[in-house]
Amino acid sequence: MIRIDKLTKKYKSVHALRGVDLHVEEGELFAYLGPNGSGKTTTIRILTGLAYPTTGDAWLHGFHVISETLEAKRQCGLVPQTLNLDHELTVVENLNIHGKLFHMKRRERAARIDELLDYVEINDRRNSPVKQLSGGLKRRVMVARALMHSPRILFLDEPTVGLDPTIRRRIWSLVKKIQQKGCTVFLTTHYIEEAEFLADRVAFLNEGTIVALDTPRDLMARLGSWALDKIVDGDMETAYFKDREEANRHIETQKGSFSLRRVNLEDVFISVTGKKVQP
Ligand SMILES: Nc1ncnc2c1ncn2[C@@H]1O[C@H](COP(=O)(O)OP(=O)(O)OP(=O)(O)O)[C@@H](O)[C@H]1O
Repeated sequence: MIRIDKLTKKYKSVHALRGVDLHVEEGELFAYLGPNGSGKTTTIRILTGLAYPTTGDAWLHGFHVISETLEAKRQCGLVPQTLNLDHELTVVENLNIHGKLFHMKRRERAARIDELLDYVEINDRRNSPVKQLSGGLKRRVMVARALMHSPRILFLDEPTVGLDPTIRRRIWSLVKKIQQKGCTVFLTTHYIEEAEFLADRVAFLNEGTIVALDTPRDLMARLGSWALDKIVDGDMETAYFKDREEANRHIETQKGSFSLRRVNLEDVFISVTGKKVQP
């Protein structure tokens, strides 16, 4: 369970977070979305003990991220945006170091590594140096490393960036599997369909403030069910309709080319942030 209370973060003149309040339930798969620079990574850095807030509080399973930082860190695992494995070391060696940092005993580490390498389906590469692995395999090693100390919350900061669609979908299956084991998952991504597919609830952050929060289905329903895209003076304009009949009545009045489709979460992103999605 994650609780965030009136969190702000200021870097000199930049207000990265302007008062974020959030409650993520135990076992929930929660997506935290927003344009570049909206404050997603800053939030994760504060929650995982890598940065201090300017004001406000946050707790992971009841442990305060500042005053009980060690206990709070034990509650969570982090898969950061950048690949930060030791590339000269093997897969097993990378996981082993993480286990040592969390004071896991040798036998406990060995058993957990075997379990996790099966879990993320990379056991056949266990003794390969990380530098020989593809981007998708490296991500899976990073997920395994983050799960090494059996955290109750997993933070994933853009876990599929730069991966091809097939590999991204394998990571999605893995994330679902992790949630099904009871872990709370807090995910940021620029692939909005990833959040639409995976998340129980989604928060949209814009300029350091949460501007919308709900289930993907209810967020989309606020706009309607159907969307009509049309190019007007070189810009894409989208109109939303509550049902197909209403959209059809509108189409009869239109000239030029347009396309009708189902409303998706990307429409919500654009409508609440006023910005286009930039992967
Ligand atoms: N260490 C830092 N020093 C100064 N400014 C920073 C620092 N880290 C982040 N910022 C600024 O804080 C704001 C929020 O950044 P943050 O990285 O949290 O956004 P983000 O939503 O994760 O962006 P992205 O989607 O591009 O990863 C941005 O304006 C960013 O430039």
